[in-house]
Formats: sequence, structure tokens, C-alpha cells
Amino acid sequence: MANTPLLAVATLAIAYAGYWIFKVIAIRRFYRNVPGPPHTFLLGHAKVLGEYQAKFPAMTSIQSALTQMKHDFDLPDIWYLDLWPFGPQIVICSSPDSAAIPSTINAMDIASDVTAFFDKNLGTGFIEAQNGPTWKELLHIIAPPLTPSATRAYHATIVEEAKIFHDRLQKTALQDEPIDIFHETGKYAFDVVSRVFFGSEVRLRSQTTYCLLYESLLGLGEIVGELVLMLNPVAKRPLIKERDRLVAGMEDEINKIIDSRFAVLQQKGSSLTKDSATTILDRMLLAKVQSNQPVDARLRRLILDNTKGVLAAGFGTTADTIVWLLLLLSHFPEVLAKVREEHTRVFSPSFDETLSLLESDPSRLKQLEYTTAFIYETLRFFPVGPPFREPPASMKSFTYKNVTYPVNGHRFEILTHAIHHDPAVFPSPKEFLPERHLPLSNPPYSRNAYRPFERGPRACLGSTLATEEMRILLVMLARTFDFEHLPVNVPDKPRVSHTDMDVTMGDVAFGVARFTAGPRGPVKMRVRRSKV
Ligand code: HEM
Repeated sequence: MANTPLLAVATLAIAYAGYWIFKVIAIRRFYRNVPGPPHTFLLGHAKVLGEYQAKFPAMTSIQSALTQMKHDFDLPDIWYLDLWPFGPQIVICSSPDSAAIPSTINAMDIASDVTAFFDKNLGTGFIEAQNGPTWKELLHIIAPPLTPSATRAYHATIVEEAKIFHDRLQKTALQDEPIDIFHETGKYAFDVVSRVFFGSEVRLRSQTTYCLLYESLLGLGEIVGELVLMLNPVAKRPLIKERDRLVAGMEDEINKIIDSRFAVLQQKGSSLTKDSATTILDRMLLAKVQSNQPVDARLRRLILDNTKGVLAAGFGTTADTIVWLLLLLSHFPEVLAKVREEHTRVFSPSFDETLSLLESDPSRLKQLEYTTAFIYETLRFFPVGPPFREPPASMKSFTYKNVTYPVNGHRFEILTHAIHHDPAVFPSPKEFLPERHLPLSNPPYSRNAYRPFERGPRACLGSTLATEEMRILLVMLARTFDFEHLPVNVPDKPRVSHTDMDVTMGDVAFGVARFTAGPRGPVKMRVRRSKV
């Protein structure tokens, strides 16, 4: 009798161990019959992924390693990645046709891992973390101010901010000292998206808030990237503390903005309508203003999370892409010459005249075929990261090109980076060739091939705004300045076979993990006044 508790504990322990042994065997056996890179019983694909991550500079986003694995192991359109128990089990779609399965053919939900990723930083109320009715509710509020026609109304704002950026660079050019260009592009992209979100009135009255939000989002992006790649829970602790401090500071400031804006809107009362509420913040507050009710806890949480989320989504990705654009202008003089020629032809040789034409006739931006192709090619090389999708619980398998693939609790990942670097999709993918996107109205690749803003119902809401920001900025900067990148760690030969961009621009060629894959900072550049 004295041994009964001991026996019960031992039986439980054996049953528990048996359960785990059975689970490990079942999980690992699954990968015997599906395509994928080399797999081990103990570590699944974590071993090969670790080996591939080691080929790149520290903190490189996982998408580069996965693309290289696809090249080296000649992996097919659809393959599997077993990161259990360290991470999710994934079906990887690495061709244009297979990428359509989770995005446009099935329009799958955002994966729960993505929602979990946003927890405690941007917040799970952020539209990109949501599915179902809350996503739809947010879509109806956030999408209208970002449609192509609504974006036209921001032209003057964007030109104004681009001029401020231009004038800041003028001062830098006089000093001839290298600068961290990311900080400059970051301010521009943040200024634009914060005006779209809050409206110009709020931003102009809250310089301190704006700086705090900007600096906090920058810090948060770095911390989030480190946390994703870090396994040691003890080493994570100080980072988590700093993350929580940054988030609390941001939320305090956003709460102040919500309260003061709500008070202003309440004074307008019933005169505030769907048409007059043009900013995202005003649209989020509209129903409460109209019904004369206070901002309740649920709405406040949604506003907090979507303020952090839209500002981060809107400024980080755009600022990163502008950095890549300037890096490429610095390293590819023949591209720079064509961009400049087009700006002179479509606008004017004179900067002042160009500026006034941008203000009076922004429709000329549509004629910038080569400049737009240059932006597209930059986004082909440097996509922001792989979208994750969750199959519906009812989906047990799917068929692709007459082969049936089991789903078995896996997520879907669209490996945009591999598609964009696939020679079967984009011939000579290592070459930086804006011309490959021409004519823009009918480019020579399938519509599922090029997906920097993703496709389907969960595609980027800010793609038009971002493209306009980049086009306008290029018109304002490309002829005034010469950008000289000062690269770090330039190897003699390429580190990997899918790209040789590192031989040109050094370590920065491999995007680092933050909220999205961006250029490795600091990106040192010397900015001089151009002699053209
Ligand atoms: C070059 C700039 C940009 C790039 C490359 C980019 C790329 C993307 C991609 C690939 C997604 C899909 C993510 C996924 O499915 O997991 C996305 C979603 C999103 N983007 Fe962008 N984006 C850019 C700029 C912007 C801007 C300027 C804004 C807002 C002002 C914005 C707002 C959003 C939002 C709200 C979503 C979530 C949509 C949803 O879940 O329904 N983005 N973006």
C-alpha cells in the first residue's frame, strides 16, 4: 500500500513518456513520404535550417536560407518544413501556381502563429493579425482611405514631405559626412503614414508624440526580430522588459491622441459623416461620435493596436524599400542614368519646375514607366517576408497538378523570395533588370509570379500609397543627389548561389529579421549634390 502513490506516479510518467515517444515518431514519420530538404529524427528540419542560416550574416531573415535550400536540393513547387517542437510545421508554396492555393484559390486565414507573433508588441487587434468578422470590420474602416483614388488626395502631402526630406539631405550633402540613410528614409515614410492615419492636424500639434512613436517603433522592430531568432529564455528576459516598456510608452501617447481627437470630433457632432471622416483615426471614432457614446475598452484596444500596426506596416516596409532603392541607384549607374533621363523627359530639367509640376499635375507620375519598373525590380529582389496562412480545419489534403498533399496540421507559407529568385519564373534572376517588368500593363510573367504586396483578399492595403511615395521621392532626389554606399563585409565571391548581390553591396544584400525583412543597419551612405 505504501508504494501505491509511487506506482501511480511511475505509471503516469511512463504513460506521459509513451505519449511523447509516440508523438515524436508519428510526426517525424510523416516527413518520410513528403518532399523536403534532409530531415533527421531528432531535430526534424531544424538541423538543416540551422546549417543554412549559418551561411548568412547573423540575424538574416529565414527567407534567404529557405530560397537557398530550394536551389541546393532542387525542391519542387510544394515542399514541407518540420520545425517541431521549436516552430511550426509548414507546407511551403514556392512557385507561382502553388502560391495561389492559400491566397487566391482558397483565401485562407492569417495563421495563428502570425497573431501570436503580434501579441505583446503591435497587438492582436491589428488588422493583419485578425480574421473573420473583426478583420472585415477593420477592413471597412482602414481600406477606403488607402484606395488608389483616395491616395490621389494625399499627393500634396507626399510631395510636401518629400520636399522636407530633400531639404534635410541638402544640409547633409554640404557636410560630406556619411549618414545612416535608414534614419532619413524612416522619417519620411513615418511622416507620410502618420498623416494618413491621424491627419495633418494631429501630427502638427504633437511633435513630441510623433518622435516618441517613431523612435519606439524603430526600437520595437529590432527587439522583435531578435526575439524571433532567440531560443534562450534567460537571454530573452531583458529584451522582453524593454519591449514592454516601449509598448507602454507608445500606448500612453496614443491614448492621449485618441482622447484629444475624440473631444475635437465630439464638438463637430453630427456634422461628422463617413465622407468628412477621411483619416483612419477619425473613421475608427466615427460611430461613437455619431451615437454620442464614449470610446469603450474594445474600441480603444482596436485603435491602439491598429495605430501601432498600420504605422509600423506603413513606415517600416516603405522606408526599407526606399533604402534598397537608394542602394541600388548607388551601385547601378546605368539604372540611375535611365531614371534621371525619364524624370527630365516627363517633368522638367529644372528642380523648381519639377516640384511645381508634381504639385499641379501629379498624373504625370503615371508616365514614369522605367522608374516604376525600377521600384518593381527592387521589390522582386527584396520582398518583405513570407506570408503565413492557416488552412480551414476541414481541409485534410489538397491536390496540385494531380498530386494529393496531406495538410495534417500544417500552416502554409508562400515563399515569395524563392519565387522571385527562380530562373524558371524570372530568367537570369541574379541580374538587376528593371526592363523585365516592361511593359507595365502586360509584363512577361504570370500574374501569380510577382507578389511583393501579396495577392488575394489579404494583400497589402497600402500598396498604392507606398508606390506613390517611392515614385515621388525618386523624382525629388534622383537628379539632385549622388548616393555613395559604403558597404560592409564585401566578399570576393558570393556566399550562396541564388544571389551575388553581396559581392556588390556586402552584408546589406541579405535582409534582416524585424517585423519584416529589411536592410541591415546602419546603412552608411555619403550624399553629395549631383553635378548633372
Ligand atoms: C513597400 C511597401 C510595402 C510592402 C512591400 C508591403 C507588403 C505587404 C505584404 C506582403 C502584406 C501581406 C502580409 C501577409 O499576408 O502576411 C501586407 C499587408 C498589409 N499592409 Fe503592406 N506593404 C507596404 C506598405 C504598406 C503601407 C504604406 C501600408 C499602410 C499605410 C500598409 C498596410 C498594410 C496592411 C494594413 C496590411 C494587412 C492587410 C490585411 O491583413 O488585410 N502596407 N503588406
